[in-house]
Amino acid sequence: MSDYYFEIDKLCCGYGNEFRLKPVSFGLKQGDLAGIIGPNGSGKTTLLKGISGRLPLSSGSIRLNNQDIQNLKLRQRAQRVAVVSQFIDSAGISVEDYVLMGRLPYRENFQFFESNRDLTIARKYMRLTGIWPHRKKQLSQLSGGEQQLAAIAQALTQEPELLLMDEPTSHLDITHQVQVLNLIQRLNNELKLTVLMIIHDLNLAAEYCNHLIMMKDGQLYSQGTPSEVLAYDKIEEVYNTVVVTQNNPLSGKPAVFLVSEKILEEIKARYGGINRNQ
Ligand SMILES: Nc1ncnc2c1ncn2[C@@H]1O[C@H](COP(=O)(O)OP(=O)(O)OP(=O)(O)O)[C@@H](O)[C@H]1O
Repeated sequence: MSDYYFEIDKLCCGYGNEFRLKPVSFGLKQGDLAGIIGPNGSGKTTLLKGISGRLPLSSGSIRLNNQDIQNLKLRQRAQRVAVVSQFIDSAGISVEDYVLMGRLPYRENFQFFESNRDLTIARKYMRLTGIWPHRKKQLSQLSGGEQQLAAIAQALTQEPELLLMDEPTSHLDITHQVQVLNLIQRLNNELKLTVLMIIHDLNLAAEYCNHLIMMKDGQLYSQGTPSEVLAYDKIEEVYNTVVVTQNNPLSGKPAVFLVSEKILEEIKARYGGINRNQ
Protein backbone atom coordinates (compact mmCIF):
# COMPACT_ATOMS: atom_id res chain seq x y z
CA MET A 1 0.00 0.00 0.00
CA SER A 2 1.39 3.38 -0.98
CA ASP A 3 1.05 6.55 1.10
CA TYR A 4 0.13 8.35 -2.08
CA TYR A 5 -3.23 8.51 -3.82
CA PHE A 6 -1.58 9.13 -7.17
CA GLU A 7 1.94 7.96 -7.84
CA ILE A 8 4.18 7.69 -10.87
CA ASP A 9 7.34 5.66 -10.59
CA LYS A 10 10.29 5.96 -13.00
CA LEU A 11 7.98 7.06 -15.81
CA CYS A 12 9.71 7.40 -19.20
CA CYS A 13 8.18 8.40 -22.50
CA GLY A 14 9.01 10.57 -25.48
CA TYR A 15 9.13 10.84 -29.25
CA GLY A 16 11.53 8.24 -30.72
CA ASN A 17 15.07 9.53 -30.55
CA GLU A 18 13.99 13.17 -30.63
CA PHE A 19 13.07 13.79 -27.00
CA ARG A 20 12.75 11.44 -24.10
CA LEU A 21 12.02 12.11 -20.41
CA LYS A 22 14.57 10.88 -17.89
CA PRO A 23 12.73 8.62 -15.37
CA VAL A 24 10.26 10.76 -13.41
CA SER A 25 8.87 9.70 -10.02
CA PHE A 26 6.56 11.58 -7.65
CA GLY A 27 3.47 11.06 -5.54
CA LEU A 28 0.42 13.17 -4.68
CA LYS A 29 -2.02 12.90 -1.80
CA GLN A 30 -5.77 12.88 -2.44
CA GLY A 31 -6.93 16.48 -2.79
CA ASP A 32 -3.53 17.84 -3.75
CA LEU A 33 -3.55 20.72 -6.19
CA ALA A 34 -0.22 20.21 -7.90
CA GLY A 35 1.50 22.29 -10.57
CA ILE A 36 4.10 21.28 -13.15
CA ILE A 37 6.39 24.21 -13.90
CA GLY A 38 9.49 24.63 -16.03
CA PRO A 39 10.76 26.45 -19.12
CA ASN A 40 9.54 25.91 -22.69
CA GLY A 41 10.60 22.52 -24.02
CA SER A 42 11.49 21.10 -20.57
CA GLY A 43 9.04 18.19 -20.99
CA LYS A 44 5.94 19.30 -19.08
CA THR A 45 3.43 18.38 -21.80
CA THR A 46 5.30 15.16 -22.58
CA LEU A 47 5.01 14.18 -18.91
CA LEU A 48 1.29 14.96 -18.88
CA LYS A 49 0.76 12.99 -22.12
CA GLY A 50 2.55 10.01 -20.57
CA ILE A 51 0.32 10.19 -17.50
CA SER A 52 -2.90 10.61 -19.50
CA GLY A 53 -2.09 7.71 -21.84
CA ARG A 54 -1.73 9.87 -24.96
CA LEU A 55 1.91 8.76 -25.22
CA PRO A 56 2.93 5.13 -24.59
CA LEU A 57 5.37 4.63 -21.73
CA SER A 58 8.71 3.01 -22.46
CA SER A 59 8.95 2.19 -18.74
CA GLY A 60 7.49 3.07 -15.36
CA SER A 61 4.14 2.77 -13.65
CA ILE A 62 1.14 5.01 -12.85
CA ARG A 63 -1.00 4.20 -9.83
CA LEU A 64 -4.25 5.88 -8.79
CA ASN A 65 -5.82 4.87 -5.48
CA ASN A 66 -3.52 1.83 -5.35
CA GLN A 67 -4.48 0.57 -8.81
CA ASP A 68 -2.24 0.51 -11.86
CA ILE A 69 -4.26 2.57 -14.35
CA GLN A 70 -2.12 1.83 -17.39
CA ASN A 71 -3.89 -1.45 -18.01
CA LEU A 72 -7.41 -0.06 -17.66
CA LYS A 73 -9.63 0.05 -20.73
CA LEU A 74 -10.01 3.57 -22.19
CA ARG A 75 -13.58 3.87 -20.92
CA GLN A 76 -12.65 2.87 -17.37
CA ARG A 77 -9.65 5.15 -17.40
CA ALA A 78 -11.80 8.06 -18.63
CA GLN A 79 -14.16 7.57 -15.66
CA ARG A 80 -11.23 8.19 -13.34
CA VAL A 81 -8.92 10.60 -15.16
CA ALA A 82 -10.02 13.64 -17.17
CA VAL A 83 -7.72 15.73 -19.32
CA VAL A 84 -8.01 19.37 -20.37
CA SER A 85 -5.53 19.94 -23.16
CA GLN A 86 -4.28 23.24 -24.56
CA PHE A 87 -5.89 22.87 -27.95
CA ILE A 88 -9.58 22.24 -28.23
CA ASP A 89 -11.02 20.61 -31.31
CA SER A 90 -13.82 23.06 -31.97
CA ALA A 91 -15.68 21.15 -34.64
CA GLY A 92 -19.30 22.07 -35.52
CA ILE A 93 -20.83 21.14 -32.20
CA SER A 94 -22.79 23.14 -29.64
CA VAL A 95 -21.20 24.01 -26.30
CA GLU A 96 -23.85 21.97 -24.48
CA ASP A 97 -23.22 18.86 -26.60
CA TYR A 98 -19.48 19.31 -26.21
CA VAL A 99 -19.78 19.45 -22.41
CA LEU A 100 -22.15 16.45 -22.44
CA MET A 101 -19.43 14.42 -24.20
CA GLY A 102 -17.86 14.27 -20.74
CA ARG A 103 -20.56 11.69 -19.87
CA LEU A 104 -19.65 9.30 -22.73
CA PRO A 105 -17.46 7.05 -20.55
CA TYR A 106 -20.58 6.34 -18.43
CA ARG A 107 -22.95 5.41 -21.29
CA GLU A 108 -24.32 1.89 -21.25
CA ASN A 109 -24.22 -0.23 -24.41
CA PHE A 110 -27.06 0.81 -26.74
CA GLN A 111 -27.69 3.99 -24.75
CA PHE A 112 -27.83 6.56 -27.54
CA PHE A 113 -29.07 9.58 -25.60
CA GLU A 114 -27.94 11.24 -22.43
CA SER A 115 -29.85 10.50 -19.23
CA ASN A 116 -31.43 13.11 -16.98
CA ARG A 117 -28.53 12.58 -14.59
CA ASP A 118 -26.04 13.29 -17.42
CA LEU A 119 -27.90 16.53 -18.20
CA THR A 120 -28.03 17.57 -14.55
CA ILE A 121 -24.27 17.03 -14.11
CA ALA A 122 -23.37 18.83 -17.37
CA ARG A 123 -25.60 21.79 -16.47
CA LYS A 124 -24.09 22.01 -12.99
CA TYR A 125 -20.57 22.36 -14.41
CA MET A 126 -21.63 24.73 -17.22
CA ARG A 127 -23.03 27.01 -14.52
CA LEU A 128 -20.00 26.63 -12.25
CA THR A 129 -17.56 27.49 -15.05
CA GLY A 130 -19.69 30.39 -16.23
CA ILE A 131 -20.26 29.16 -19.79
CA TRP A 132 -23.97 28.52 -19.22
CA PRO A 133 -25.04 31.66 -21.18
CA HIS A 134 -23.11 30.34 -24.23
CA ARG A 135 -24.49 26.78 -24.14
CA LYS A 136 -26.52 27.05 -27.36
CA LYS A 137 -23.66 28.52 -29.40
CA GLN A 138 -21.32 26.52 -31.58
CA LEU A 139 -18.01 25.87 -29.84
CA SER A 140 -16.23 27.56 -32.76
CA GLN A 141 -18.17 30.78 -31.99
CA LEU A 142 -16.55 31.10 -28.55
CA SER A 143 -13.37 33.03 -27.79
CA GLY A 144 -10.21 31.09 -26.88
CA GLY A 145 -10.84 31.72 -23.17
CA GLU A 146 -14.49 30.68 -23.35
CA GLN A 147 -13.47 27.49 -25.19
CA GLN A 148 -11.04 26.80 -22.36
CA LEU A 149 -13.87 27.16 -19.83
CA ALA A 150 -16.01 24.78 -21.93
CA ALA A 151 -13.17 22.23 -21.94
CA ILE A 152 -12.91 22.48 -18.16
CA ALA A 153 -16.70 22.05 -17.85
CA GLN A 154 -16.47 18.92 -20.03
CA ALA A 155 -13.63 17.48 -17.93
CA LEU A 156 -15.53 18.14 -14.67
CA THR A 157 -18.66 16.56 -16.20
CA GLN A 158 -16.57 13.37 -16.45
CA GLU A 159 -16.52 13.47 -12.61
CA PRO A 160 -12.94 12.19 -12.46
CA GLU A 161 -10.80 11.34 -9.45
CA LEU A 162 -7.79 12.97 -11.10
CA LEU A 163 -7.96 16.08 -13.27
CA LEU A 164 -5.00 16.72 -15.59
CA MET A 165 -4.75 20.13 -17.21
CA ASP A 166 -2.28 21.55 -19.72
CA GLU A 167 -2.14 25.29 -19.00
CA PRO A 168 -5.82 25.78 -18.16
CA THR A 169 -5.44 29.56 -17.91
CA SER A 170 -3.24 30.26 -20.93
CA HIS A 171 -5.91 32.12 -22.93
CA LEU A 172 -7.60 33.82 -20.01
CA ASP A 173 -7.43 37.40 -18.76
CA ILE A 174 -6.60 37.86 -15.08
CA THR A 175 -10.26 37.92 -14.03
CA HIS A 176 -10.91 34.57 -15.71
CA GLN A 177 -7.54 33.13 -14.62
CA VAL A 178 -8.43 33.78 -11.00
CA GLN A 179 -12.03 32.65 -11.57
CA VAL A 180 -10.92 29.32 -13.06
CA LEU A 181 -8.23 28.71 -10.45
CA ASN A 182 -10.65 29.63 -7.64
CA LEU A 183 -13.15 27.16 -9.09
CA ILE A 184 -10.50 24.43 -9.31
CA GLN A 185 -9.40 25.22 -5.75
CA ARG A 186 -13.01 25.04 -4.53
CA LEU A 187 -13.68 21.70 -6.25
CA ASN A 188 -10.39 20.47 -4.96
CA ASN A 189 -11.38 21.43 -1.40
CA GLU A 190 -15.01 20.33 -1.55
CA LEU A 191 -14.75 17.14 -3.62
CA LYS A 192 -11.18 16.19 -2.69
CA LEU A 193 -10.53 16.21 -6.45
CA THR A 194 -6.82 15.68 -7.09
CA VAL A 195 -5.49 18.08 -9.70
CA LEU A 196 -2.23 18.09 -11.65
CA MET A 197 -1.80 21.02 -14.01
CA ILE A 198 0.89 22.61 -16.11
CA ILE A 199 1.12 26.25 -15.18
CA HIS A 200 3.58 28.78 -16.57
CA ASP A 201 2.85 31.67 -14.23
CA LEU A 202 5.04 31.03 -11.18
CA ASN A 203 3.08 33.46 -9.02
CA LEU A 204 -0.24 31.75 -9.76
CA ALA A 205 1.46 28.38 -9.24
CA ALA A 206 2.73 29.51 -5.82
CA GLU A 207 -0.60 30.98 -4.80
CA TYR A 208 -2.85 28.08 -5.79
CA CYS A 209 -0.76 24.88 -5.72
CA ASN A 210 0.27 23.07 -2.55
CA HIS A 211 2.83 20.95 -4.42
CA LEU A 212 5.08 21.89 -7.32
CA ILE A 213 7.01 19.73 -9.75
CA MET A 214 9.76 21.64 -11.53
CA MET A 215 11.06 20.23 -14.83
CA LYS A 216 14.35 21.03 -16.54
CA ASP A 217 15.75 19.41 -19.70
CA GLY A 218 13.37 16.43 -19.60
CA GLN A 219 13.92 15.59 -15.95
CA LEU A 220 12.40 16.40 -12.60
CA TYR A 221 14.64 19.07 -11.13
CA SER A 222 12.85 19.83 -7.85
CA GLN A 223 9.55 19.08 -6.11
CA GLY A 224 7.92 20.13 -2.86
CA THR A 225 5.93 23.02 -1.45
CA PRO A 226 6.00 26.35 -3.36
CA SER A 227 8.41 27.76 -0.75
CA GLU A 228 10.79 24.82 -1.25
CA VAL A 229 10.69 24.86 -5.05
CA LEU A 230 10.44 28.57 -5.79
CA ALA A 231 13.73 29.57 -4.18
CA TYR A 232 15.45 32.26 -6.23
CA ASP A 233 18.57 30.14 -6.89
CA LYS A 234 16.52 27.22 -8.25
CA ILE A 235 14.47 29.51 -10.50
CA GLU A 236 17.63 31.21 -11.77
CA GLU A 237 19.28 27.88 -12.60
CA VAL A 238 16.22 26.39 -14.30
CA TYR A 239 15.03 29.48 -16.19
CA ASN A 240 18.43 31.10 -16.64
CA THR A 241 16.93 34.43 -15.55
CA VAL A 242 17.67 36.67 -12.58
CA VAL A 243 14.73 36.90 -10.16
CA VAL A 244 13.95 38.21 -6.71
CA THR A 245 11.50 36.38 -4.47
CA GLN A 246 9.49 37.67 -1.54
CA ASN A 247 6.47 36.35 0.29
CA ASN A 248 3.04 37.66 -0.60
CA PRO A 249 2.09 39.73 2.49
CA LEU A 250 -1.43 38.26 2.63
CA SER A 251 -0.96 34.59 1.76
CA GLY A 252 2.66 34.14 2.84
CA LYS A 253 3.29 32.29 -0.46
CA PRO A 254 6.40 33.12 -2.47
CA ALA A 255 6.05 35.76 -5.18
CA VAL A 256 8.60 36.00 -7.97
CA PHE A 257 9.77 39.31 -9.43
CA LEU A 258 11.64 39.68 -12.69
CA VAL A 259 14.35 42.29 -13.03
CA SER A 260 15.09 44.08 -16.31
CA GLU A 261 18.62 44.15 -17.73
CA LYS A 262 18.73 47.94 -17.31
CA ILE A 263 17.89 47.81 -13.59
CA LEU A 264 20.30 44.92 -13.06
CA GLU A 265 23.13 46.94 -14.61
CA GLU A 266 22.28 49.94 -12.44
CA ILE A 267 22.27 47.75 -9.29
CA LYS A 268 25.59 46.16 -10.29
CA ALA A 269 27.14 49.58 -10.93
CA ARG A 270 25.84 51.01 -7.64
CA TYR A 271 26.06 48.05 -5.22
CA GLY A 272 28.09 45.39 -7.05
CA GLY A 273 25.06 43.06 -7.29
CA ILE A 274 21.75 42.12 -5.67
CA ASN A 275 21.83 41.94 -1.87
CA ARG A 276 19.99 38.65 -1.21
CA ASN A 277 19.94 39.23 2.55
CA GLN A 278 17.69 42.31 2.47
N1 LIG B 1 5.41 15.24 -31.43
C1 LIG B 1 6.69 15.50 -31.15
N2 LIG B 1 7.69 14.91 -31.85
C2 LIG B 1 8.99 15.16 -31.58
N3 LIG B 1 9.41 15.99 -30.60
C3 LIG B 1 8.47 16.62 -29.89
C4 LIG B 1 7.07 16.41 -30.11
N4 LIG B 1 6.36 17.17 -29.24
C5 LIG B 1 7.28 17.83 -28.49
N5 LIG B 1 8.54 17.50 -28.87
C6 LIG B 1 9.78 18.00 -28.29
O1 LIG B 1 9.86 17.53 -26.96
C7 LIG B 1 10.46 18.52 -26.12
C8 LIG B 1 9.57 18.73 -24.90
O2 LIG B 1 8.33 19.25 -25.35
P1 LIG B 1 7.12 19.52 -24.36
O3 LIG B 1 5.96 19.91 -25.21
O4 LIG B 1 6.96 18.36 -23.45
O5 LIG B 1 7.69 20.76 -23.54
P2 LIG B 1 6.94 21.75 -22.55
O6 LIG B 1 7.78 21.82 -21.32
O7 LIG B 1 5.51 21.36 -22.40
O8 LIG B 1 7.07 23.11 -23.35
P3 LIG B 1 6.12 24.41 -23.47
O9 LIG B 1 6.24 25.14 -22.16
O10 LIG B 1 6.76 25.19 -24.58
O11 LIG B 1 4.72 23.97 -23.79
C9 LIG B 1 10.66 19.76 -26.97
O12 LIG B 1 12.02 19.84 -27.33
C10 LIG B 1 9.78 19.51 -28.18
O13 LIG B 1 10.36 20.08 -29.33
